[in-house]
Amino acid sequence: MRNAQVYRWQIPMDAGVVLRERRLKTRDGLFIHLQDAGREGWGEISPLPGFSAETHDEAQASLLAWADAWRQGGSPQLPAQPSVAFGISCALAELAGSLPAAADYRAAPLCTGDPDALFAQLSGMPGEKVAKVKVGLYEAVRDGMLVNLLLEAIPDLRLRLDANRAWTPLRAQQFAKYVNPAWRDRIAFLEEPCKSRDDSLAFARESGIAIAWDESLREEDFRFAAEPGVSAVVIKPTLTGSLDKVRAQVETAHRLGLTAVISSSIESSLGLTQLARIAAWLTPQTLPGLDTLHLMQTQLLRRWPDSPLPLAGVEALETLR
Ligand SMILES: O=C(O)CCC(=O)C1=CC=C[C@@H](O)[C@@H]1C(=O)O
Ligand SMILES: [Mg+2]
Repeated sequence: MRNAQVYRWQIPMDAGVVLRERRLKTRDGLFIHLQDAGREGWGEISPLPGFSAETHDEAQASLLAWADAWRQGGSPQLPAQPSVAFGISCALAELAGSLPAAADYRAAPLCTGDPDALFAQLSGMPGEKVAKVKVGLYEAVRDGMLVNLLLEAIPDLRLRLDANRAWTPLRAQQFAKYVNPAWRDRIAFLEEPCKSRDDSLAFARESGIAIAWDESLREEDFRFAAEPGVSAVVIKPTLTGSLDKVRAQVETAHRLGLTAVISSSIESSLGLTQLARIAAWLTPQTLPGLDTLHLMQTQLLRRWPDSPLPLAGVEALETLR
């Protein structure tokens, strides 16, 4: 007997989480729980406002329709919306036992600008020291100085930076000017420096700082390609689609010699632990970008090892059907 249960949930966020210039007070999402022949699988569907094209309500409508069809014994096609396709495909993979259980719970810590705090976080980290810093929110000069300070203070640190397309070519140049040339190769990559891909490519060529694509992956005319100055692609499965599509993108990136970084779309601990499993499975050589749980006030259903946040169970979810 098949059963498919859909749940809705809402998690309060830390006070200061700002996404695309709007404050994210709560994270809203859905879970699907599939049961069949004594096996089960969970999946998370949580479109990210400002990043996902589909809304929560649109995702919910197609998830419920898919669940109805599946419950009746069919193999309905995955819905087209990326968040829905991803969540359902994770639940199906758990059910089929095809999503390996081993996980990579290391995550490149997100640094807020305090080198002492980062130093403390990194000193407990086994293996390579990699951290991620958001740039582009303040003056480019301030960003440049912070990056210099971190690289100077922690000699074996490598940084991932993310400008979310905030810079004009001039601002990007100002930033680069402040980063000590001897340390530029310790910037593993800078995600999306400028508004256009051409400006970002020109920045990489001129500054010698490697860049990575993130937002670009969602553009209609984007193609995976090996280009001078591009070292990585950031793959956010909730914004990408089914597990098959995520796997195909990782394989394409690897074939082109690019690093593929599995990254969070601010999922709950359930989705985040699945991303840690996907990263261990598909990108075992690369530290995933999953340090976002601390932005939330609680975990749901599955615990992220060592997180001090309280864990809420099924009773905290709203049952839809
Ligand atoms: O990639 C990571 O290391 C963590 C996730 C992360 O940085 C992001 C998640 C979701 C939205 C963005 O603000 C941001 C990003 O742009 O990559
Ligand atoms: Mg990014």
